[in-house]
Amino acid sequence: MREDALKIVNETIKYLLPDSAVTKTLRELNLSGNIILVAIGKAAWRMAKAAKDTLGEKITRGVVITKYGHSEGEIDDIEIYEAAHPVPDENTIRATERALKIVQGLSTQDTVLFLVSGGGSALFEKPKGNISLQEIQQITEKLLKSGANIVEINTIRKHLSDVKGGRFAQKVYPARIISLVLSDVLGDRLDSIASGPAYPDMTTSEQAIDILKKYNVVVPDNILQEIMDETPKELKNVKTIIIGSVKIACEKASEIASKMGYNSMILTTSLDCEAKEAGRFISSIAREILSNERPIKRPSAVILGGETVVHVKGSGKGGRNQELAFSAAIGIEGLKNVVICSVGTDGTDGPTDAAGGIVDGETCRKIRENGFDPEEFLKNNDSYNALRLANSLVFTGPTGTNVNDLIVILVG
Ligand SMILES: Nc1ncnc2c1ncn2[C@@H]1O[C@H](COP(=O)(O)OP(=O)(O)O)[C@@H](O)[C@H]1O
Ligand SMILES: O=C(O)[C@@H](CO)OP(=O)(O)O
Ligand SMILES: [Mg+2]
Repeated sequence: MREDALKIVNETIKYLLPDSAVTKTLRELNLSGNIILVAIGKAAWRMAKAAKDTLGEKITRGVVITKYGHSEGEIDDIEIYEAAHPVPDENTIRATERALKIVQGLSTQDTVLFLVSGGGSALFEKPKGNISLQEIQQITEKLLKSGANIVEINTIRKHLSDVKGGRFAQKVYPARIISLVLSDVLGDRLDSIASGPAYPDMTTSEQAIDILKKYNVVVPDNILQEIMDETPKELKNVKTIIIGSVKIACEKASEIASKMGYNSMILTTSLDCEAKEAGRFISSIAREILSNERPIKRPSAVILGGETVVHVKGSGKGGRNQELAFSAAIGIEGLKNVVICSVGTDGTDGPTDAAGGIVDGETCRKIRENGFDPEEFLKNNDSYNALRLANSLVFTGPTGTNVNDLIVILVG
């Protein structure tokens, strides 16, 4: 069953690679005139390559800004940059300056093709006013570890930035912007995906101040002033199309599981609680199927999608998916015929090289055999090392797509 779970996950990720989605959409749009490409996010390189292959000479120039290790070579007429994620660095600033340069002085005859995927917030940044990159880095670090969800984190990011929250679209005006978006924010909140550089911001300065207070993030007055300068709430020159999402991922995973002979169901596509609590809850679903054949008869495949959060308190290594899978392993210890797999569809879960974890009733036994107590690893947010001990890490490498996290529960 481990192989089945990995097959479902890998085939779903393959289906979600942005190349085909970008090509299909561009063919339908049938764009004409002078097109300038800007692509940001973890999937930016693949999306840009697919766009250039489809539109050819129509794209006269472009910039790709993706995460270190996520570009795959040259693309004609397109400048490729790599920068840091999830916290921006100097390369983010330099690459963004180049992107802003190539969209200067455009007319109504020009189109900016904006390819957006998750990770874009860290990769596309120009600090607002007199805010420094170091200040942006410090605030982002604190928020990422605070347990704040991505909508909250991006509410702050938008109010500290000169390109987020619709401000990029304002700089491009009067040219039009067509955004193709790979959604990695639950509920497909377009003003949150990559902090919505070309989308009207639905969040407010007041909400940003409240979030800083909620997570005890103290900022100096100069930054508070910048935050009070409200982001644009409407934009005249943008058209936005979602070309991939966690909902599409879960539907595909369920279809693949059914074809493999499992009774398959989607439980949710908006899982967003603390990762370790989600893991406990998911282990209870597996136990319920094993003992009472519900909510679905065996052989069962239960699919969940979403993006949990981790309130990192320990000094260990891990990611949302690894922590969720490991917490589930504790809840299914000793059970037979159960496999639970949780991966980040972008292929990198947390600041690690793993995409997630795959566990069964033996996982914890293997950790105990090595003389360790699984609970200690969980307390220290050290799921990476716990799962490594039990040979239960999933590695995919950067996948080129990014539509949140996918969880598969198989009960044979
Ligand atoms: N030791 C850890 N254990 C579990 N989660 C962690 C750990 N360290 C960081 N994280 C979580 O990893 C998240 C960043 O992971 P990443 O996969 O880069 O996010 P995304 O895929 O959304 O860009 C942070 O928000 C943080 O909550
Ligand atoms: O860039 C971002 O703002 C978020 C959401 O799109 O992506 P990630 O969580 O992968 O950093
Ligand atoms: Mg990730």
